[in-house]
Amino acid sequence: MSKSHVSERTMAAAAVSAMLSEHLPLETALEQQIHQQSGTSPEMRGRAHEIVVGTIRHMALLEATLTRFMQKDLKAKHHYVRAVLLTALYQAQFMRTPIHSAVDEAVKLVKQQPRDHNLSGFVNAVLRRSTEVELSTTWSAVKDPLKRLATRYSHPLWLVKRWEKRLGMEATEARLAAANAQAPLTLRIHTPKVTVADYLAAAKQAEIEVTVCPEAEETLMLPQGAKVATLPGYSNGWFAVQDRAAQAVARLLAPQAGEAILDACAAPGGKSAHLVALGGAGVVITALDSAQQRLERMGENMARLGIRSQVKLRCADATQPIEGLFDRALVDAPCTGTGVIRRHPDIKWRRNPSGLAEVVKQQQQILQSVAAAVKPGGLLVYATCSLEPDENEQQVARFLKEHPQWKRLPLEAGMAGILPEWIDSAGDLRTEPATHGVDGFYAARLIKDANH
Ligand SMILES: C[S@@+](CC[C@H](N)C(=O)[O-])C[C@H]1O[C@@H](n2cnc3c(N)ncnc32)[C@H](O)[C@@H]1O
Repeated sequence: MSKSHVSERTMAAAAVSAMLSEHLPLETALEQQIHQQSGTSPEMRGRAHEIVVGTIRHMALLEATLTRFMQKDLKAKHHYVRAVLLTALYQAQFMRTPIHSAVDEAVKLVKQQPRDHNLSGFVNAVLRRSTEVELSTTWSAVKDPLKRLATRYSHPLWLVKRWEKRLGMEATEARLAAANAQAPLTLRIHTPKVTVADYLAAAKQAEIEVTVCPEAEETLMLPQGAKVATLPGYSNGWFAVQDRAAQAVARLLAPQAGEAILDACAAPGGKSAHLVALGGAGVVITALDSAQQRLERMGENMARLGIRSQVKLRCADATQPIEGLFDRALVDAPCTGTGVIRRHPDIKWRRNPSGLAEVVKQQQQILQSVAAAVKPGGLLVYATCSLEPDENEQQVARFLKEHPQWKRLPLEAGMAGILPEWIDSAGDLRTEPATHGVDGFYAARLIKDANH
């Protein structure tokens, strides 16, 4: 076995272990490992990323399969052993890693840990048996239909129950399957920097297959995927990576040069950058975010796209009164993120019903204070990447009821950059990964009475 092979498995197991014990987000846990390991190559980091994402995506199914072959429970303090078992089983079951290689490597990793080395025989026995079974035998043995879905598609039961109550079994299963699928790589060509025609020519020359999306010529999909930093024009700021539904949101605000524009929850800046591209050279965005570190990353992103001077970064809490008055405001609210689980599978394990209630309250406060900072006759777009009605239409309905000076401005079929099937019966944007193949987003356009 090559040295690099050992390291990517070590990195993956250590990252999953940190997620289990410290409840770290997936990307943070991986970044920590990358910093701790010296001499890792981009390829090795890419493979470690693949193992961690896949393990977290299928975690409940892997866990249930391992449990079938455990004579005794693994104590919580053995989170590293648990992580080694999960990542090894993922590799054997989903990545076609030869069983003997996955098992031997796992045993070796556990033996190297002074605290866990006496569990190496246990790891060997459990993995030998669990790598040999069909995973379908794990979920098909679960009698309760909702628990069976939760096991098969590795989602928390509370979320499966919640979705089933609203959608029924069939649509819930489709949603769960879509949440486990690989999300496509989509770009927004940053047209202030390069024309779409020139970008397509550069991609052709680099022999990269691209598809122009039907809603907008600047929205390109790369069906084969790619390493983003190696794509043409990355360091020149020719494109931003952004899902099709996320791109639809900024289009709803339609900023105009000379107007005061607010992006109230702006970092890392995907939509602010798009607003600059839509508004043209004269547009200036006030970009607020309460997380300083995320704003710093946003500053780097804006610099890469060459629009640093058009985006004024401000670290502020948007639940509090906002300085200034704006013609148009975007609230891309903090949310549960249930519409983007296919991109961030750790989301499903990091949320719970009380967290949902908290985020709904926070969204309500942000919406109110941003609304107060919009001029009479001004426009507000409220958006989330959540599929939960509490965060979406119910949030907007409550706001409209309590603020009679605001009205919904329904989207119209035929709007530039928006597919008609993305517009729901109330005139809001609503996308669903299972039916539209894009991330799950919600957005409502709200307009303030000119006399208030
Ligand atoms: C969905 S993300 C925004 C994504 C961003 N609009 C983009 O397109 O790249 C939500 C953001 O809200 C920020 N946030 C959370 N609570 C906030 C608050 N009270 N005030 C301002 N920003 C907040 C988070 O730090 C996070 O960056």
